[in-house]
Amino acid sequence: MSARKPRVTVLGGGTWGTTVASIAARRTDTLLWARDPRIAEAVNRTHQNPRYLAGFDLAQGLRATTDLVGAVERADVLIAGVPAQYLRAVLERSVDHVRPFIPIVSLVKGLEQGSRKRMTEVIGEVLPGNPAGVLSGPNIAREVVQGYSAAATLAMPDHHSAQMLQGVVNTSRYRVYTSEDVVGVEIAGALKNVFALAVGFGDGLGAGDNTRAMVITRSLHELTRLGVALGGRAETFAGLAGMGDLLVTCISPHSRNRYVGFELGRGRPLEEILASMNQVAEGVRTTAAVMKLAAERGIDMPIAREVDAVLNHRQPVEKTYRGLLRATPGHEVYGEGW
Ligand SMILES: NC(=O)c1ccc[n+]([C@@H]2O[C@H](COP(=O)([O-])OP(=O)(O)OC[C@H]3O[C@@H](n4cnc5c(N)ncnc54)[C@H](O)[C@@H]3O)[C@@H](O)[C@H]2O)c1
Ligand SMILES: O=P(O)(O)OC[C@H](O)CO
Repeated sequence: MSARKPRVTVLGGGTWGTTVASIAARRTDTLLWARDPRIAEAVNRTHQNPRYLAGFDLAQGLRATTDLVGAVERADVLIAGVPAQYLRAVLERSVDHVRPFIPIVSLVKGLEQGSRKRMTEVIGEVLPGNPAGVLSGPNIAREVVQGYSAAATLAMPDHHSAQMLQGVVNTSRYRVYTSEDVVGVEIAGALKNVFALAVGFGDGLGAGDNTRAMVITRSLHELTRLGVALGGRAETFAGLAGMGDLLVTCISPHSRNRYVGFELGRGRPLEEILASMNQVAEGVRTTAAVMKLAAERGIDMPIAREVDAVLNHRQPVEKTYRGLLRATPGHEVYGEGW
């Protein structure tokens, strides 16, 4: 790569893609690709994204486009902020135009339904010559875009590209740590959404703070066991992308995944909740993939199983905790189950 600062293209003009693009635009030449021309036009003219981040000012230097080919052709670094179920299709449209060897960073916290693949695996299949990594952590977009302090982990297969990319997204208020544990950071980000749904169930049903703490803590146990079985490092799950993100997603009133769980707990049908939202809650479609991965690895995931039962098998939410409470607890650290 030349001595000039890398040109960044962010794919996905939703809440988080826009936020990360705004951060990068303060450091280097950054272009946001949005599907919706109204978003691209608003970013260029008003420096705001009225659909996803209404009222929040973005970096003045950020530019946006709907031209996918032009956006990827110019990029020294691609950052992917398109939800998990759509990323493959967007990359396939870009495949002949992405420059060889440039790094690709996923912001996505979900698994592809059907294939059960992580997003760096999807990137590796579509663009096998490009190193792929992930940026993930406790990052509620509306707080980051307002400049509240936050941190995340940037995992790349090699330390050199992690350090180069750190220079693109790290600021005094958005602290980006580096890691080589791509699998661990990515799995942590996808799984925490499933457990935020479980915490939302309890909150919607009127459970107490002790219950919430119990579910979060046992969720971390479950998340770590599957993550390690899939090749992640145990210490990653105790860090920002693991415990940190699980915590914020399970307690923040701004979390979409917790919101879906909460509304289910209050008795609203899933279809109605999803139809009323204009944003993605990745856990809804990731849960079935998680259950299949767990079954393949022989990992018991009782909390995730209850979420799957409610989302995909029409189990009434109020039965969730009753089902869990029937099980006798085993050893806290080495035990398999709930
Ligand atoms: N919002 C946050 O606070 C936050 C923080 C960290 C990570 N993330 C992750 O970032 C990813 C993107 O989430 P978001 O919050 O920016 O999304 P969002 O819900 O704000 O916006 C939806 C996005 O999906 C795109 N989209 C919808 N249908 C599409 C299709 N058919 N093809 C292509 N694109 C389509 C929209 O254009 C838009 O960019 C998710 O994996 C999410 O978990 C979000
Ligand atoms: O709003 P959610 O539930 O998608 O969570 C947003 C971020 O992933 C929190 O780190």
